[in-house]
Amino acid sequence: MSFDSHTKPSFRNMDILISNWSSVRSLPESYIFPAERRPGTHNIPASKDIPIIDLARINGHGRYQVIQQIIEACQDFGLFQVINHGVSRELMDQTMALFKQFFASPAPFKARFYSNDLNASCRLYTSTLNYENEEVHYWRDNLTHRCRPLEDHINHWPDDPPHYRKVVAEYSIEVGKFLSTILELICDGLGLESQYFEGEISKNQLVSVNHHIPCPDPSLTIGMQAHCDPNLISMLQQGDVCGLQALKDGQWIGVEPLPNAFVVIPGLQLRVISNGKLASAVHRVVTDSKESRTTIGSFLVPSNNVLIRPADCLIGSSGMLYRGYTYQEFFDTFTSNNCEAETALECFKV
Ligand SMILES: O=C(O)CCC(=O)C(=O)O
Ligand SMILES: [Fe+2]
Repeated sequence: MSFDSHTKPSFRNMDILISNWSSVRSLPESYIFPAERRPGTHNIPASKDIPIIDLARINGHGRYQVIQQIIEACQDFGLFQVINHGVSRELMDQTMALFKQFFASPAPFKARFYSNDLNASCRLYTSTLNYENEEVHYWRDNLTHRCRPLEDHINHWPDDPPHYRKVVAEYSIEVGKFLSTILELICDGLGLESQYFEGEISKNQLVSVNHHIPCPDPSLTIGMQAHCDPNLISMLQQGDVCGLQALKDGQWIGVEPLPNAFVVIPGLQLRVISNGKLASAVHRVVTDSKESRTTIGSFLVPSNNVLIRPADCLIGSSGMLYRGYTYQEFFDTFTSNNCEAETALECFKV
């Protein structure tokens, strides 16, 4: 895969974005996966087992219990939901409405943001960054904003409606604080020195919006392939349409879209730092035949030169499960392995 050529399709080519399609009666051939890569049973009911953790309890006697719940959820599921996370419902709804409006806006406006440059402050693309070379396309558009430092990026984000930048900036700050709180609790729970996750290791933040239009046949295609997130930690505002599934004991389980909750998914870097103690759920997105689905992911990502390795206090008698590497080294391995994070991580196993 190559990210060297930063193609800028002309307005004419903007019909590669599924959000620019007005009506789709049958699934185009280029979205039909071979049988072995189809989702199988795609409409799986939401699992009631995925832990829902109430963050309102962290300022007092409940803190220890919350930490235990988070660590157990990371071990058992590699993902969990959080309620009372501190981000207001109003800000969540306002941000979601702006992103839906963005994907519904005219193709020439969206074309301004089309890019497959990983360093772009704002990039809009469809399927994967490898659209031109992939055999089958995924049923999704994505708009990713770089968020830190805000002043370097914000002026490149969409500016229509005029309050877009202000609202998305506030959202990114609030969810950034939320992710830092979760990292602090994980830090305590693992017994790492305080501030372990501060600074370069969580320096970059992305707000990544996925949009899927209704799909004529969800059994033949997929919104996002099964993957682990390559970063330090991820969270998701799911909206109100089902689609996210996580792999648990070899079975896909549905992650319920709860209106007030955030889904938290430890990234693979947390698996490495915890020396395999914390899991990072394999997850995928199936499509819906009736409704559009828009979700807001937020990721904390290490800076390129930071050294990632199992924390000394977690190495124990079985030794280091992974060798140390710079995040840049991991990310290069990730992109050259077709963006399969778990395959990339194999290269760093001891
Ligand atoms: O949109 C979703 O439900 C999941 C998104 C996701 O897994 C990702 O962006 O890495
Ligand atoms: Fe993901």
